[in-house]
Amino acid sequence: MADDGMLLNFAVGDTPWAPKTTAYKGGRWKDRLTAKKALQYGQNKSNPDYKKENDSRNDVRSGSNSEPRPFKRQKTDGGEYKPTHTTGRTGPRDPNNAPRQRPKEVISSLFTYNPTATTAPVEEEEEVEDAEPVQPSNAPLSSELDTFTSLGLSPNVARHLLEKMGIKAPTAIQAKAVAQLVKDDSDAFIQAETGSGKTLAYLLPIVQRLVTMSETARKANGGTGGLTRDSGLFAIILAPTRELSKQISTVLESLLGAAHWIVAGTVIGGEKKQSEKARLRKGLNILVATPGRLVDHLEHTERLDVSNVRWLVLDEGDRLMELGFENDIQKIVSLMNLRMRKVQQAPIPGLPEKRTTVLCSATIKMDVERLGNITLKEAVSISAEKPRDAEDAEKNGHAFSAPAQLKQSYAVVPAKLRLVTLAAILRRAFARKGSVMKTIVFMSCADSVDFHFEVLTRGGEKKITGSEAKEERKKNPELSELDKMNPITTTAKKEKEKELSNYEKKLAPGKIRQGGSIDDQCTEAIAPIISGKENDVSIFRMHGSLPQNIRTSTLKAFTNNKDASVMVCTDVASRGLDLPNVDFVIEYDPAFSKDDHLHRIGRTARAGREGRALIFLQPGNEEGYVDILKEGRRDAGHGLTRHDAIELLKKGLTPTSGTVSSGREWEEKATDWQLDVERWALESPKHLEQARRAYQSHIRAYATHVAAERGIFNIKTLHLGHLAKAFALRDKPGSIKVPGLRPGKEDAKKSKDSRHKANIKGAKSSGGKSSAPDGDDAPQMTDSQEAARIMRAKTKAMMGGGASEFNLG
Ligand SMILES: Nc1ncnc2c1ncn2[C@@H]1O[C@H](COP(=O)(O)OP(=O)(O)OP(=O)(O)O)[C@@H](O)[C@H]1O
Repeated sequence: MADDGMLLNFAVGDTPWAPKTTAYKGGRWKDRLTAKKALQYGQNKSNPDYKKENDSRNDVRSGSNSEPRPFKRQKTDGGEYKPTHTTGRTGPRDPNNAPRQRPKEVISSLFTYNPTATTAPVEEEEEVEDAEPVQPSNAPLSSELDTFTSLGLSPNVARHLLEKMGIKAPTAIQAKAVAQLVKDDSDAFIQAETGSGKTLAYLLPIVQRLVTMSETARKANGGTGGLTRDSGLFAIILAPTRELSKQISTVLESLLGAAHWIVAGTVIGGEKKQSEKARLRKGLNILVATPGRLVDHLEHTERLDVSNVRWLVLDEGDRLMELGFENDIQKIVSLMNLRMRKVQQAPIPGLPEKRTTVLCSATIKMDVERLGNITLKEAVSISAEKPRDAEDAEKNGHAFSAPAQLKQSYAVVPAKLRLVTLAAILRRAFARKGSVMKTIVFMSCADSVDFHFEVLTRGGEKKITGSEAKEERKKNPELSELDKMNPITTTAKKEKEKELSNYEKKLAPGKIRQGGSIDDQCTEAIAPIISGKENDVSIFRMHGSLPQNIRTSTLKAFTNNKDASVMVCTDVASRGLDLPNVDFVIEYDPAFSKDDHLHRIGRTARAGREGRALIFLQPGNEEGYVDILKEGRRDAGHGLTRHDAIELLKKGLTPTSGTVSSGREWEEKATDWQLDVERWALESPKHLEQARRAYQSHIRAYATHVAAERGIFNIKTLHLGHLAKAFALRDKPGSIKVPGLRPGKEDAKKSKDSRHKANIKGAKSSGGKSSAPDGDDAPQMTDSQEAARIMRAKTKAMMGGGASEFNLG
């Protein structure tokens, strides 16, 4: 068309990208001013200094020395201000060209409009710090009378414990459990605080009973032919996570040094089923398993004979009875009952007639006679703790305690300050080399773990994990060629080896990744923000959505790491894990139930050692959690320390030495770091999506606190805008919506099996009981869509169908 042609032929001057100098006329003065500023922005954009200035002008800071704002802001709910016309990052947009559909940004100050705390600082804080050190409550007994042999263990086993495992005396729970279970076949509840040695409390009597059985069999056979791996499977130990199963298996293996003929093995999800089948075919006497995988083998591995099983241990029994596992446990018990009845063969000498079921946990309720389909007949309660007084127990239900020597504190931190406060706490914790070795930070969901891992390791070197090195090695054709070269001593092979040795070195676990960018598999990296000049701090990430081989190698790398390190993780690491040298636990997101909280903080202060734990609470309702924290303490909360965000920021971000301090640097640093993270998130679509996904999943997870604690963690009282800032987001909460599955979950979705579907059905019908959205072998972790559906349903029910308001879709 003629008109089009004319338009196309308009002269644009010598510099085609120069802004027009048109004077704006007509319209409202505000519009003209806006257009003029937009024009200036366009001209200044090419000036490198402009970005900095512009950012600092737009970044709202606290204090009276804030720069004047460049354009009118519109007041929104809660007293926050938001720009009326921003695009892209922080500058005003050209009203002529800007795309209208882009979401508006909210750039708020960290230090304004934060809600005030309702709890007052604890006055006795100083006194508490100076108080006498508390006697550890989970340490080995010190009386000379408390020996393993006096409890009924054979001298051989007791010697092995001392000489090979460095265990001299039993802990209180071991003393009680061993004495009971070596002589009696009653079912039992073993309840004792975290880190008190419950694993050996049930393993020692089982091993001792098998040793005795073998001696009996040998005597019956005239001095020959004790038990062998072919004699049968006598004990099964179930644990909720693969990591815990592996850990139990490691302790068992080391104990079996005292009785080499007893053979133990594991069947846990995430490993090759064929090699597990082969192991079962060879014959095992003790099996450590996760419930789902055991059901699988019971249904499909003929060689797995459970007719002789006489000890069934449910480690973390209360967790195993929760959402997702109950169906599997029911199946296991029914199949064992059925096969035990069918067996006709002559019993092995010394084999007990009935099966003993043992439930073990720091938080098991010992008055429950029936758990799911498991009936505990005349179960004996074995506890190391003195019963709390009756009135207290009635009022608070079952009150379990944290180890007495654990130093506990809580930090009242407004939503907006959460991220900077976490960074400040970690910075301070690792400021002095050697003061803190290992820290665990618990978060509510895998997305949040991934996001915080990336934020804290921004600009840091990424490391190679063990399994990655293996995988990488497999992919390199030259290395696999090398493996095939035969015989080993050929000169060609030697030359090839030399040539490739540099490549191999680069691949060693813990080495710095080449290329620098984080990919989905990276689980270890240096955290510049919390590292000192001479103190590199590594961060690890861990959650149930990572492939099993990565999980295993990450845990191994964290365990073996001799330097300062932090593991950011979900509850997948909260139960039972015994990680050495963990001296600090941070609950960045409070646990889903008070029992889970005790398990989390129990990753430190184990076996009589010291430890610290800190929980983040938001001002307002969440401060009600302090009463729950007090419940978990023997001193009625006197030793509980309170911190607030400003104090923690000052401590973490004030320069320690060498510089003259104005006393306000911490505020500047906090603001600068926060804004820097926000820009970093905006600059990359990947990071932005990660932040949004983390925010969204965090809110979903928040809605799943147990019913009894929902008054404290009430999703309706969450300030979603403030919370978004803690995820480095400038989006309005209503516009944050990330569709689809998290990256890497598509494959997991395809491979889901019907057993998990059945579990979910069971979970739905079990109703009411909340669960962490990241367990192991549990449906939530293997099928995130289904999990999201369950959570959505729960959230909807809770909020009267208002889920869309919170973008839970
Ligand atoms: N008698 C003992 N003397 C010294 N150390 C011990 C003794 N028994 C166990 N330990 C050590 O105590 C630590 C905690 O043991 P374990 O993991 O069995 O505790 P737990 O009670 O099962 O904890 P959780 O409830 O967290 O699972 C381990 O490192 C273990 O080696």
